[in-house]
Amino acid sequence: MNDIICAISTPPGMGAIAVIRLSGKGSIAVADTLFVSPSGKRLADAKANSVLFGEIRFNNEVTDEVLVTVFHAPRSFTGEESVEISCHGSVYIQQKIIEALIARGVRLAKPGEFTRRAFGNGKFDLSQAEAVADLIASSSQASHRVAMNQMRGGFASKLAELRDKLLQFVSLVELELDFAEEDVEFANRQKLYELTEEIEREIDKLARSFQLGNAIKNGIPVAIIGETNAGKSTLLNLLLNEEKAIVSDIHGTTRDVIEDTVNINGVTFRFIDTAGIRHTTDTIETLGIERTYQKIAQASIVLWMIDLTTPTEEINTLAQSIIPKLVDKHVLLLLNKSDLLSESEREEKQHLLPELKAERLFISAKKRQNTDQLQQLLLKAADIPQIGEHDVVVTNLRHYEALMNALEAVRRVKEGLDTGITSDFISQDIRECMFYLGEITGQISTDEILGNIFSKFCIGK
Ligand SMILES: Nc1nc2c(c(=O)[nH]1)N(C=O)[C@@H](CNc1ccc(C(=O)N[C@@H](CCC(=O)O)C(=O)O)cc1)CN2
Ligand SMILES: Nc1nc2c(ncn2[C@@H]2O[C@H](COP(=O)(O)OP(=O)(O)OP(=O)(O)O)[C@@H](O)[C@H]2O)c(=O)[nH]1
Ligand SMILES: [K+]
Ligand SMILES: [Mg+2]
Repeated sequence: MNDIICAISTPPGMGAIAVIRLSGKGSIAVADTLFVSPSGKRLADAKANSVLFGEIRFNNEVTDEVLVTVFHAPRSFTGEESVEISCHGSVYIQQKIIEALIARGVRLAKPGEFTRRAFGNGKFDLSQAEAVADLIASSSQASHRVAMNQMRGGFASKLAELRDKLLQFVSLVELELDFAEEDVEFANRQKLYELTEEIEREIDKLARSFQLGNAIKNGIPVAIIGETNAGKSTLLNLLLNEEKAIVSDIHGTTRDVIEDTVNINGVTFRFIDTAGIRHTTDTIETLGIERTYQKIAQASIVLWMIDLTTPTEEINTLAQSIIPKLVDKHVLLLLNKSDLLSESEREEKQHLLPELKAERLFISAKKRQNTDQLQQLLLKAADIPQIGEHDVVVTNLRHYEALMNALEAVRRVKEGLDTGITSDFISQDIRECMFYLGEITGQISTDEILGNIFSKFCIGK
């Protein structure tokens, strides 16, 4: 049986009110030993989900005046008997109450332990528990909406639906196995094939949504690249509104990747400043430039910066090593330091790199010129679709990996039906597909996986 755990669920040392949570059988009796109500009410007699006003007394001292909420199993967040004490936000008061609870044999909760218990008691599935953490971390409307939908079971019910279909499917196939001698076919192969295709389409759609989900959760990756001294770090600082990267007139100042996110009109971008590309014999700088190429590969948008004072031939030479890396990327060519050019010089540079299909914008990162236009172009390039309340968008790498495994398994089922392999192999592949979907919901889980997931939660959650 679970012991009683406690934690301060509100941020340390902040706010007027703090909430201390207790969960586990016996929580109410423990809290009652500290609680004195002016009208003599006891927590033990309180109705389920009710709030009582009173004092906390410990070591012959009135520690605080509080509100106490009483939950009876299974009608609580964790599904266990629980108590919440809302006290004043003083660090001293919170410490004293925790101390009093520990003196009565309650122990401190580990990170995410309340949520883990709720999961263990079937309050929600694993994908919903993970959504709680995403919800807490959400910083834009899109990430909030995706997490909220997942927490309320959008993804969970989609997966349950798929699992039901697979279960139906596998039962038919396994029924054939029982009658193997008679060589019967309960499952119409054509129908099975259509069902497999439908399941494959649905899993594939979920897996594909991960690119969007990842962009929503972690920001759309935007790599800022170009020759040394093009002004990449100056631009990064401008976009982030913070002196995050070192700027200097020394070529090769940035050697490692520097990145951070910023919200522009409700869309989260992850800007990635990189080491300037040039020929160098410096080992560390060379490693940095290798990373630049990796970041280009991971980005969906590339801001290619050019220093307009660099001779055109030099730009053309550099372009030969950059252009091949930009396939499938949304590229914006930023013609920087335009403050140093006259109108006619700009006219001349307008058509740099004619072979590159990219939007171009004259800017001055240093003088902050044309940055509004740059933001507009970024928003256009981001092209985040409107997410409806019921759209399922996968945001979690663990879920994505499980979906990819499920996809592989369902494709083997399809192949098997195509080539007419025996039912036992087909059933094995269907079961495998179900296994991977079950990993997402937590029907299939190990202590290690659960520990890993819940340890990333805050204490008190
Ligand atoms: N003070 C406080 N605020 C909080 C939480 C909490 O645990 N405590 N939450 C924690 O995340 C969130 C609210 N989520 C909750 C979800 C379910 C139950 C609960 O007691 N459910 C019962 C009873 C429902 C009912 O009355 O019908 C149940 O599901 O059986 C409580 C909080 C956000 N705010
Ligand atoms: N006149 C002018 N100078 C600029 C502009 N943008 C950047 N600079 C200057 O150019 C120099 C290089 O800027 P950085 O931002 O360090 O360039 P970088 O591309 O990050 O350089 P590396 O990290 O070395 O690759 C600095 O002296 C900046 O002040 C601009 O728009 N106009
Ligand atoms: K520099
Ligand atoms: Mg730099």
